[in-house]
Amino acid sequence: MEIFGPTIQGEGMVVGQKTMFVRTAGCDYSCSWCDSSFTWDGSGKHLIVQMTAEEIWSELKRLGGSGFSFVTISGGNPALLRNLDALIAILKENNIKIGVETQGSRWQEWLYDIDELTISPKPPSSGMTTDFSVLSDIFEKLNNQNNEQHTSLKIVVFNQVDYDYAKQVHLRYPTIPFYLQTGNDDITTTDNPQLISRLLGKYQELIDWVIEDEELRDVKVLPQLHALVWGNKRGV
Ligand SMILES: C[S@@+](CC[C@H](N)C(=O)[O-])C[C@H]1O[C@@H](n2cnc3c(N)ncnc32)[C@H](O)[C@@H]1O
Ligand SMILES: Nc1nc2[nH]cc(C(=O)O)c2c(=O)[nH]1
Ligand code: SF4
Ligand SMILES: [Mg+2]
Repeated sequence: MEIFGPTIQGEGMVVGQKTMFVRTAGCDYSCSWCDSSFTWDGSGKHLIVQMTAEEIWSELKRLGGSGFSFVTISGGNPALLRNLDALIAILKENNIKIGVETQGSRWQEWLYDIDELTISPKPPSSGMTTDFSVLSDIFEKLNNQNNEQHTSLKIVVFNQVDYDYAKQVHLRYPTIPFYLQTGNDDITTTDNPQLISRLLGKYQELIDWVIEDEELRDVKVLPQLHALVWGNKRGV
């Protein structure tokens, strides 16, 4: 649905990493606050292009030249697409490191081949319900693989109920590197100074909760860095 970059990864375990993005269409969720809802709510239908893996690779090179070594695949939910294996094979052949963003609701065999895999289960404010049997199954598969791959959990927090949910997830999977991310509750504004100051306030609030919480120790707290730099701009 979108191919863009080079930019920086604004979220999670490899925040700051120079990367290209490939964004797939379609999601099995419909989060109330989704900042990429055009991938699944019909509003971005005209942007959907069926592409072969070779065509995606050509477009990445057209945009990024030889100036990138990392590609992040997001969506929508990229884990809906079994055939992404062909793209992943091409990226590997070309020594490109691969990141994936998914919510942990679906398994694909190619998840074994992702260098930096972010699993982002959704808290109550999203309106979605986590199927913990699917999530546990994903972690079990990845754990048995035991290779060079890195997996992390990243949970977006909008309120205290979300925070409690995030803690429960962390306690369930204590060995998975755990990230909390500030929720953006104004995903349409173009008033960047106002949005940025609001998001920084929310980030500060989330940090304060963690500082005061003796039960939550091994955690990293991050904002969406791209939102602080570019606001709600798409394709960055
Ligand atoms: C758009 S999603 C696409 C990948 C996948 N469907 C998922 O949710 O993980 C990419 C990341 O953006 C996060 N996200 C979406 N809307 C957000 C918002 N309003 N504020 C903060 N993070 C948001 C998601 O939680 C997810 O971690
Ligand atoms: N710069 C930048 N970083 C991101 N990290 C996750 C993103 C996403 O939408 O999945 C994203 C995005 O859209 N842009
Ligand atoms: S799972 Fe991801 S892409 Fe799907 S609706 Fe939620 S935030 Fe948006
Ligand atoms: Mg995004």
